[in-house]
Amino acid sequence: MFFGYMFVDVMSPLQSLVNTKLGWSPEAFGYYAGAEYMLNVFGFLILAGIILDKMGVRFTGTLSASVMFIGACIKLYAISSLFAGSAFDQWLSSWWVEMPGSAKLAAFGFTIFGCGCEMAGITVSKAIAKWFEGKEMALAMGVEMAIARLGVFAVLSLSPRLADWMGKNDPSVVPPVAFCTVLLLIGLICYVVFTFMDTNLDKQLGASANGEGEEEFKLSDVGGLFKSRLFWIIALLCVLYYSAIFPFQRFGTNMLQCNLHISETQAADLLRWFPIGALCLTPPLGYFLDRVGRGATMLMIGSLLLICCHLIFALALPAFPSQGLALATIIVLGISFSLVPAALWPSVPKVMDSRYLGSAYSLIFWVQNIGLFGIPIIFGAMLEASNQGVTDPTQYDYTNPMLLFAGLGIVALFFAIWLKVLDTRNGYGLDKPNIKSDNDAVRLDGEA
Ligand SMILES: NCCCC[C@H](N)C(=O)NCC(=O)O
Repeated sequence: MFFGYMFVDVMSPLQSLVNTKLGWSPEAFGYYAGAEYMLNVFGFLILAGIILDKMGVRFTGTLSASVMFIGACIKLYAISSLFAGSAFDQWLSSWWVEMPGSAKLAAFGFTIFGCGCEMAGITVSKAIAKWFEGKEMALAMGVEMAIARLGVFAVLSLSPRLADWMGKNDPSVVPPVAFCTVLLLIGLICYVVFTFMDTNLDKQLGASANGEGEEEFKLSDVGGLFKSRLFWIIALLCVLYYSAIFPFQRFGTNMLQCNLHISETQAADLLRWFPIGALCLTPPLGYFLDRVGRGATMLMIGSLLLICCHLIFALALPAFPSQGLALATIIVLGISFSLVPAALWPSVPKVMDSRYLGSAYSLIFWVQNIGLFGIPIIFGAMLEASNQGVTDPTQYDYTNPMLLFAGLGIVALFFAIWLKVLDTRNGYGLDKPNIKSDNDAVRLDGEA
């Protein structure tokens, strides 16, 4: 996940470079960013969850890491000089001309990568639930997410510098993307090593061949999930919250550059503190959740902080362009980004049965991916509409698109409050500690 998250954001700090070097407009960049989730939205994630529940974590993890690597290679080719000016490039550029050929092919590669990355995300969550059931599961998930955030921090730091590899006068998008593609191959090898460890665990536990529990997964379980109110509240909270987080990560560098009138590298250096806040706090919050609980409360506080931060970016930063204010807001947003993921993902095994946990995660990811796919496109279009006639990509006005993020946070807060009310009323155990809650949490089977 470390290398996967690096690849996801490798182009995020290079928005103005891809604009000048590859000719991608903000709208084209928005389409490219949303492409990561396209096939997932059109059903691949649902299939991925079924594959996971049927085939187990070893097969699905190896498959997903391979798919990520293949997608990365396609994207690397799309932005390389091998592709530029080729007959394929000319043909791809000849239709839907707002989207250059390189952007179309890179978006296609990113779509393939995105299928692998999200499939890997649900596989890792299920693997952690399997390895840490009844133990420090939230801490383990927190550490996994912290490692992923470290990847974002690393790539925001490295990407602009790797782009200057050939000298500051001739920056290029290719070195950072090539570097992260090689890392994905290393990640695939690491997962293959893990499959041997997981086989050993199964031998120790005397579990079935694919490592899942005795109860068989049934396709009807997926239908049951859709009928659950609890599932929908968690999924909608997830999509609204994350739609104001990951797309922000992609556009944040340019937003800071435009508001603070600083270079791309300086802006990326500021933004990288966002995943660092999350990196430092997610594991301790997971530890707290395992022992003390308060998951539902953490979801509410995290959503509230998100709203405050995006309102500051939208309204206060353009009026008071201070790097101190930007940094403080980024750190608070990082705290929010620890509270919600630390509480959200370990809550799922508390309320859903392990035999369809893969499908539960995949359906939540699926709903989330609809937002992650659509919001960057809407955001890019709003940015373009708010900046008619602005040709310099460092002079954009980000007020309206940032208000969109704040609006998403407000609706997310509503769902977090609803979840807290239901938890208090029905005793799902979301506010209870993980380690002790196994016996008294009400699972979805009980609710439906
Ligand atoms: N590709 C980056 C987005 C990952 C989305 C993924 N479905 C997810 O929500 N992961 C959990 C997290 O908090 O990162």
